[in-house]
Amino acid sequence: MKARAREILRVERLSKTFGGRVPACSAVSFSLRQGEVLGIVGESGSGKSTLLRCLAGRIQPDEGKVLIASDDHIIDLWTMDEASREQFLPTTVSLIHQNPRDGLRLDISAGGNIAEPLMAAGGRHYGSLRTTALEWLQKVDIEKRRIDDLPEIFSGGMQQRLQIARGLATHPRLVLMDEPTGGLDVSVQAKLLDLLRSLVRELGIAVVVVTHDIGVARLLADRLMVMQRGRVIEEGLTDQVLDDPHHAYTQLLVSSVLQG
Ligand SMILES: Nc1ncnc2c1ncn2[C@@H]1O[C@H](COP(=O)(O)OP(=O)(O)OP(=O)(O)O)[C@@H](O)[C@H]1O
Repeated sequence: MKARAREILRVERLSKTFGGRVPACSAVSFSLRQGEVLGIVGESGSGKSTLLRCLAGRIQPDEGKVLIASDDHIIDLWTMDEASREQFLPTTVSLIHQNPRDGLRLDISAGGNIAEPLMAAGGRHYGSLRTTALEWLQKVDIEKRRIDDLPEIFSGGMQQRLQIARGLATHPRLVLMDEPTGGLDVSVQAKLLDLLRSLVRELGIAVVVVTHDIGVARLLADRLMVMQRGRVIEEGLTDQVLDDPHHAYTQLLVSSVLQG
């Protein structure tokens, strides 16, 4: 019998309220195993980005736990001291932004963008950093001769592929994607989705992907979590949730795509 993959992330009753108003996230719990992709869908303002930022170490939740697997033990992200968290996160968790300009250094070359996180993780040898950068450019379908170009002159799709290379080159255990194909042309989106699917399969990483787009969720996610007003209202295997939605909001979400 095949052993179950290792649990990489466990979120327990995570809550966050900004400025004492309605909670952005309320008692959200879920877990994620190696090689698994969890899609999070929900209307604008339902708390998807807030949740992702709490997992990425960018926003401190008011309550709840974010437990992430380290080499041989489990890290409780928000009880560790800040210096340890700053050291732990770059090699373990990667956040891919909707706007590649938020995830890239526009003032250094494409190769430098890939080499920088590798150096932060301890890489020193110039030749091997450049070789790894070239390998990653090839993986994300950017011509190798562009290695010394600034990302500023790349197209939006190329910038997004470079951000993905920068985010994955250190082999993080957990990759968090916030609308990774948003803002791109439909044909560019389709190619990017193919690339993401093959990288996720090849690297066996655990992924949380936030999206407005049910099509993206269907293509990428093994499991789906639907959020409304900061709460998880439905979750399950992606096909099950989309083919037989139980909650009225999920039914609306699915039927609006069918009508669109
Ligand atoms: N830094 C902040 N300060 C105050 N309120 C915030 C902040 N960030 C998010 N919020 C509020 O938290 C709630 C959830 O926002 P969030 O951005 O997480 O939703 P979302 O589902 O990602 O929305 P979208 O799909 O539009 O990005 C919203 O009411 C939002 O106004």
